[in-house]
Amino acid sequence: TDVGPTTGSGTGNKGDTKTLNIYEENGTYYLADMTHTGNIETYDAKNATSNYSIVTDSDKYFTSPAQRAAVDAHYYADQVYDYYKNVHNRDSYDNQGAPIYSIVHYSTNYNNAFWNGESMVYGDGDGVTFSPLSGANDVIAHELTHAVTEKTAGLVYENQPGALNESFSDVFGYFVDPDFLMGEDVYTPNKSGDALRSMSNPDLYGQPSHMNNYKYLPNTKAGDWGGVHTNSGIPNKAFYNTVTKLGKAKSEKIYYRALVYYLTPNSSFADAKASLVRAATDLYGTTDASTVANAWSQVGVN
Ligand SMILES: O=C(O)[C@H](CCc1ccccc1)CC1(C(=O)N[C@@H](Cc2c[nH]c3ccccc23)C(=O)O)CCCC1
Ligand SMILES: [Zn+2]
Repeated sequence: TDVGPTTGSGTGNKGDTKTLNIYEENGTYYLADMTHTGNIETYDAKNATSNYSIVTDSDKYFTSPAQRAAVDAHYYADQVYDYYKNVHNRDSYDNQGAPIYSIVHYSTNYNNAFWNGESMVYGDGDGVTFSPLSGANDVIAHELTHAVTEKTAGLVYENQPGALNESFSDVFGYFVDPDFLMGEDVYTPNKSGDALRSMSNPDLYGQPSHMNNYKYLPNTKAGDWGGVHTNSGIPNKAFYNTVTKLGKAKSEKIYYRALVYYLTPNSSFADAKASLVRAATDLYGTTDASTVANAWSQVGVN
């Protein structure tokens, strides 16, 4: 038996088969993609909330039920790494090839996922509100984009900058999974057609889509830090207005440029409009820039 990267496969949360970049060493196979910088390694919390162990198998087929969440987390982390590298020439979230860690089976029946500053962490859901959250590539893109935002604009996770932080994660979730729903693949597994959020119609899931309905919530944990997951509906709708006019290829360049070069930790919605208009002008000129400006005026950001 040799040592090094190899190709394996596994069964995902939906029972599908996915090809995986894995690593073998003396008859043990690891969910570790060491084929490029930004090594991708996937761990199992075994329903605890600390002490994770890397997912291994005695052969290159990760097909046990307990491995399904890890298979999707590993596969989609690779997909999102490839997106940032191939489309934006960004080598991992720090653009310096930082390793990408994922942890599955976090806690028990945990209906959420999060970026903890160095890893993406996924709950299994309770089977009613969510199925295992690694089962949706827009969720993986959302979480990894929090890491990109942290390393670039650094948008503070509260009030308007926090809602922008949230929106940029949903926006790059769209670029990886181009539909205007967020989390639809893992949300309410027993009900079809719904989602956690809608970017085309934020109001459908209780989010405002205009400044007139901006929700002033307390900047506390209970207030979701000023409603960052609520008020993101407004910039999300502005994104919908933009991408339906300019298309995906131009929009992803404009949004990436604004995030990396123009947005700053305390950027407001008005600052985001200005940043995106400036990025659009840099890249495509004043006509497209005015399309971006109008997209934000339509949601009440003047
Ligand atoms: O990354 C984020 O913004 C969310 C991270 C939430 C979190 C933050 C800190 C510690 C623990 C959890 C996770 C996601 C999210 O939007 N969560 C929302 C909605 C939500 C999911 N599960 C929930 C359970 C209860 C209430 C709300 C929720 C939230 O936490 O508000 C993003 C994509 C899917 C889940
Ligand atoms: Zn988020």
